[in-house]
Amino acid sequence: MAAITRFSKPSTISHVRRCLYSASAVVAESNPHAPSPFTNYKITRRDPSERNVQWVFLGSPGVGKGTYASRLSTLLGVPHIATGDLVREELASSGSIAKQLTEIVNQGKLVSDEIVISLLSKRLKAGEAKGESGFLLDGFPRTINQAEILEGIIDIDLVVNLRLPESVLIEKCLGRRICGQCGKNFNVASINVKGQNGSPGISMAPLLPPSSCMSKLVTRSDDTEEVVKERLRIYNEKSQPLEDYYRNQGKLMEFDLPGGIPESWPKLLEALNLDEFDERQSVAA
Ligand SMILES: Nc1ncnc2c1ncn2[C@@H]1O[C@H](COP(=O)(O)OP(=O)(O)O)[C@@H](O)[C@H]1O
Repeated sequence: MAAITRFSKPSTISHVRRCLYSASAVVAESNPHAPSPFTNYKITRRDPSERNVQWVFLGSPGVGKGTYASRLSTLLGVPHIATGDLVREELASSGSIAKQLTEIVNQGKLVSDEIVISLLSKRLKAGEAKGESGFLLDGFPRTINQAEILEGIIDIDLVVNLRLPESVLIEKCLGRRICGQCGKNFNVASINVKGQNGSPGISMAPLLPPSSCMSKLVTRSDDTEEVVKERLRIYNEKSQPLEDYYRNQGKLMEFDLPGGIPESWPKLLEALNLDEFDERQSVAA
């Protein structure tokens, strides 16, 4: 059985319903000597009842943070903000830092806090201008330093830590494909890992694209075996300490994925106390 900690703190259905958005971020006066872009990005902390959810997704590369955060973002009506996507958008641009970033990302290393925070603050400001409410953060924070900077400017209600065995993570990363045209993510890996030392086995069917995307599939340049292993090493070194950081704050919800999306999604909703919310949304649709 998957180990699920049922979360009963702020993420209840009533909390989600109560979450009314009020734009909270304002850009402070420009200061050319500011050490970090967030220093200029002042946010008024709002009571959770006056805004939408502000959650963080933690988990190793390939665990499925993007998949589950994206589904929850549709369900809850909050933006899914993935710093990996922001970095890749920057790579695809002709901006001055693109070349420097390509090298770092293709080695599986972390981009500097300054760059990633600048990209995130730009994204948050653009969302604010559009009247966005709350967020699901995926891929940020990735270090204790980033977590401390984030804590200095905004409240995080809940941190969802998704977990899978390392052998599954590597297979999943190597099977990842993106449609070069529509940008959707797929996975061609068929995973069947036997249970060991009392831990359950895991099976995941491939997530295949429709025929219209089939000939346009591309693999991320950082999804080679060597780079994936380096990203996992860096995750264990730099990002795993975040688990204790948020556990000590009573915000961490651990979730061992029991399998692919069909098995994991209902259980994740249950752990988040969102299962009834999902049913009501489906009936209303
Ligand atoms: N918070 C962050 N801090 C530093 N680098 C980041 C951050 N988020 C993303 N990146 C960079 O973007 C790359 C891709 O990120 P992401 O798509 O989240 O990949 P994954 O979770 O599969 O490793 C990372 O390997 C890293 O170079």
